[in-house]
Amino acid sequence: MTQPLLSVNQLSHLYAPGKGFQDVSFDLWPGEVLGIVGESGSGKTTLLNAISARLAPQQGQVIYNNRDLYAISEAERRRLLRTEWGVVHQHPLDGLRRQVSAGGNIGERLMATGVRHYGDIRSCAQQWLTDVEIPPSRIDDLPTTFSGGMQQRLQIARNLVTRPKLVFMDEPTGGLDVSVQARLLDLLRSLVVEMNLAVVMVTHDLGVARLLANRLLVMKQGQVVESGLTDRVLDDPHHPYTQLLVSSVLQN
Ligand SMILES: Nc1ncnc2c1ncn2[C@@H]1O[C@H](COP(=O)(O)OP(=O)(O)OP(=O)(O)O)[C@@H](O)[C@H]1O
Repeated sequence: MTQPLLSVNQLSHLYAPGKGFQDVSFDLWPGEVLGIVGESGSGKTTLLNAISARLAPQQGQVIYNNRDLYAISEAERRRLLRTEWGVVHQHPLDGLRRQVSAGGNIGERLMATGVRHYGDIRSCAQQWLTDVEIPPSRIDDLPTTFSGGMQQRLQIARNLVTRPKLVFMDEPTGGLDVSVQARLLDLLRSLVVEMNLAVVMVTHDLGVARLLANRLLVMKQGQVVESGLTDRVLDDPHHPYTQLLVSSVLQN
């Protein structure tokens, strides 16, 4: 492919001066994982929402596969979110349907792509449960009966079953215990590589960024202060704010 999957051009959305994000531009290529890092309140989530069609930005453009995201219809944006894209929320129940079984949560996304055969949907859901290390015997159970780590793995299966090209993740390991986090990170890393997924991931955890992201954007008070390959940014940070972020992790 000779053009980026996603191009973000001079995008801005400010709730108030310094609150939100301003003048952000970057390209994302197929199979690439971009990490957005920065302290709490730096505008990471607002930016993620604007590039994933969930918040119309005040200025700038988001081009996905040659289409201007905010020039296409609302119906078309919703279709993208149900099929070619995935969104993994920090709190898994925000991305799952509580009243629907685990299998139904996975099958529902598959149906959005036109699959209708019940047997196929069920066996695909079973396979995905196995892939994300949930016993397939739990297929008819509600997600509310699962542990936090299982819920997060179910949310990932629900998103990936349609084989999306692009997945947005907001602190995907944020609410989990450290040991559960490590396993989930391993799983995410192997799925990203296996499926050649492009990912935009918000995290304040530089360890998570180091493990998953190829490239980083560092945000401070709504602005990108530094960007580059993950190892370069973390091993040789140029901006004083990035230096501070990196050194505060080392001290912990
Ligand atoms: N709907 C809103 N209305 C007004 N201000 C908002 C709104 N959403 C977020 N903000 C403010 O915008 C700023 C950026 O918030 P945002 O959630 O994007 O930051 P963040 O970097 O993701 O932080 P965190 O890591 O804590 O989630 C914050 O000061 C926040 O209080």
